Order: sequence, then C-alpha cells, then structure tokens
Amino acid sequence: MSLLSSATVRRRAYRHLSKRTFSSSNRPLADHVRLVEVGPRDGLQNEKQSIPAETKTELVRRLARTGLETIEAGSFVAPKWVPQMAASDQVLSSILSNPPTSPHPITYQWLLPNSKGLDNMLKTMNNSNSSSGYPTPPPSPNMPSSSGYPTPPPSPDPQDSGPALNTSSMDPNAMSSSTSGVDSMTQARRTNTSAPTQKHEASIFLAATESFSKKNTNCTIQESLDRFAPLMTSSRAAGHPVRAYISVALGCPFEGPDTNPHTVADLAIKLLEMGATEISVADTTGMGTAPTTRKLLQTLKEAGVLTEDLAMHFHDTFGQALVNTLVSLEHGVRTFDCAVGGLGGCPYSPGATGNVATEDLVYLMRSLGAETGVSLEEVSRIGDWITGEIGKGNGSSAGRATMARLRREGGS
Ligand SMILES: CC(C)(COP(=O)([O-])OP(=O)([O-])OC[C@H]1O[C@@H](n2cnc3c(N)ncnc32)[C@H](O)[C@@H]1OP(=O)([O-])[O-])[C@@H](O)C(=O)NCCC(=O)NCCSC(=O)C[C@@](C)(O)CC(=O)[O-]
Repeated sequence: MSLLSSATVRRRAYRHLSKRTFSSSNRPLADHVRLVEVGPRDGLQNEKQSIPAETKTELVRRLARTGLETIEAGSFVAPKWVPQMAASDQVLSSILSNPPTSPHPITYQWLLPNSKGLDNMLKTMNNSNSSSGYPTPPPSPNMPSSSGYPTPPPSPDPQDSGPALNTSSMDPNAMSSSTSGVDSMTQARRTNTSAPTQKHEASIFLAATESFSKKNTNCTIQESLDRFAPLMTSSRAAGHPVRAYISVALGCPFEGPDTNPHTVADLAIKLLEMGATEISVADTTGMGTAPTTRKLLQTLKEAGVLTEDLAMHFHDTFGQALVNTLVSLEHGVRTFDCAVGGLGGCPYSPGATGNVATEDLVYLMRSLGAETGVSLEEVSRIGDWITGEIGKGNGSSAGRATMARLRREGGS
C-alpha cells in the first residue's frame, strides 16, 4: 500500500463522515469503560498443545458470569493455519444449545478471515438452531441499527475527553471483597435471574503492513478489503454486525516499529465505510509506546475517526500496555480488548506475547474511578484456573496479587 499523505486521508475522512450509515451501538458513558474479553480466541490460539473444546467452553462459561458483556469466543479460520481454533464450532454450538449463565446479555464475537469462515459460522448456527430451538436471527436489511441490538446509551459529553482521573490516595486493593469489582449497578443487574439473551458478531482482521498481511492471511491489504466487502454485507444481512481489527498498527514484526499512522487511519475509514461497527486498533507486537500511541490516536482523530468507533487492543510484550491504555483513555477511548491471565499471542507475530490482562485493566480502571462492571475477584480466579489448565504462568500482576489476597483471606 502506498504511503498516503495526510491531506488524502483527511479527504477520505470527510467522505466517511458525510456517508456514515452506521451507528455506534456500544457507545459508552463517560465514566464507563467497556472491556472486550479476547482470551478464548486470541488468548488460546497460539498455544501449542491442543486444548480440549470442553476447556474452551468452560472458559467462556466462567467469563460470562463475571460482568463482562463482550467475549470473543473463537475463530473460523483455516485449521491448517491455526489448528488450535479448529473446535470453535463446538464452542459455538455449546453456547447456543446451552446458553452460559450471565447477569446480563452477552455479545459473542467470532473471528473470520474470509467468506468461508462466515459460511462455517452460519452453518454451525443453523445446525444448533435445528437441534436446540435457539431462535433463528431475523434477516435484516444491511443496516446494523435494525439488527436487534439495544438502543445505545446516551452519548457522552463531546467535550469530555476522559474520565476524571482519581488522584486520591485510595488504594483500590483495600476495598472489601464484598463490594470490590462489582458496582451497585452490576449487583442490581445480577438480581435479574430471567434467561439472558445472547448476540453474535463477526470480527474480521487485516493488517497495516503488506508483510504482515501476507504472513497472516496470504493476501495483500487490498485483497483483504476485497474479501471483506461481501463478507460484511452477508454477515450484516444475517443479523450479525461486524467488528474489524487493524493489526500491526503500532509496529510490525517484519517491517519494524514505524507503521505509518496514516495507513491505519485510511484503513479505519474504509472499514467504517464498509459497515464495521467498531475498529479495534491492534498493537500486535506490543512495540507501541506512549508517544507512538498518542501520535496514532491523534492521526485517527485528524482523519475524522471518532473515538467511540475505536477499541484499543494492546499486547504487553514490552510492558507498555497499561501506559498505552492510559494514553488512550486520556484521548477519549472507552473500549479495550484484554485477555484473562494475560494469555495470548498471534501465531504469525514471532516473539509477541500476551494481551494486556483483563485483571490488570479492571484494577487500573477501578483506581481511576472508571466503571467496567467486571468483578476483579472473579476474573482473577478464572485467570488462575485457565493458566493452570494449560500449564502457563499467570501473566497478570493484579490477578496474582488478588489471588494471594483471596488465599490469605481463605476465599479463593
Ligand atoms: C485467510 C486464509 C484462509 C488464507 O489461506 P490460504 O491458504 O491462502 O487459503 P485458501 O483459500 O487457498 O484455502 C486453503 C485451505 O484452507 C481452507 N480454508 C480457507 N478458509 C477457511 C476457513 N475460514 N475455515 C476453514 N477452512 C478454510 C480451504 O478450504 C482450503 O482447504 P483444502 O482445500 O486445502 O483442504 C488463512 O491465511 C487463514 O486462515 N489465516 C488466519 C490466520 C489467523 O487466524 N491468524 C491469527 C488471528 S489474527 C490475530 O491474532 C491478530 C488479532 C486479530 O488478534 C489482532 C492483533 O493483535 O493484531
């Protein structure tokens, strides 16, 4: 892809804003941060030893009880490329036929590389529908707003660029375990025992560099866009909104740390124009730093990409994920991807390690006075359990500290 001038990107952004037909269904309140749990997919896909489908399903079931509202539960990619995800159809079938218990509706996301992936996802859904009585999603015209999604909450004050940071000396770890991690709103929602509904979304992915695009999906960036146009139309028509990742946005394992932010902005606009409901900007390699994250977010803003259409997806390879999260929060981003226990890594990004840990993000947000609705104790128990199941060290500092406290208190 040619390097685009900022003027070209700005022109495209103007087009994108004037042609905007999508709505941001996940628009968060100013003091609410939405966490997208990617542990069952991004967290497990790179594990070498085969993990039983039952373990993956159990992970999703446990996560569904924590207050998380969005869980990426698997992928429908070529098994030759990522064998670990081959049982995602079993995970999906299980979720449909025996819905996980959760305090509120959950959106499950499924990563797709092409239309074959979408066909396989829809086939699994249809098979499960006929055997489980799960209602077939209504066909919808190509408008995400008519796909049965709830009305978005009131939009934040446009002047508000971030939650008021909590500068008090309160130690969030000192909260009593009876209230910590779950606010009164979440507690109230938990009293609702009626059967929760579930939604399913597709997530697609392309790269901001040609080298990574080739390695990860065996095609150029333009070929990715060409592949995704019909996939997105079909997915939305079947009632499944589409989220889009842009990988290697802050550094590429093959081309180095200087990914062109204008390329990222241009791709974000194209994907939004094609109907993506959200762009997850991914620091696949964890090379991002506070200055490069700030520069990327500034470039996206100047190009006309709204913060409510963005999620940030940080890997913690160089220990910068929380710093970059803070920079993003200050910039106004309110959606972050994470993986319990700090699991994760991309099979086609050599050397890259796990995603930022869910437990660490919950702890950070709580310290800043931003609400996630997620229980720190519950996700810490899950991080402890799943890393033990797959024989890995627990990659979450907040998770390890919380487990140590729970064990001291006899409540693990
Ligand atoms: C895109 C392809 C398929 C191209 O791979 P290809 O080899 O060029 O595809 P093909 O069309 O030539 O097909 C090859 C074989 O795969 C089959 N096939 C083809 N598609 C599918 C499918 N969907 N599901 C099941 N099977 C499929 C197809 O039927 C055929 O089977 P055969 O005839 O040889 O038996 C491949 O490169 C691929 O699957 N890549 C996915 C790689 C991947 O999953 N990477 C990790 C996820 S991305 C990531 O982790 C980054 C992210 C999202 O987390 C954000 C970040 O941090 O950056």
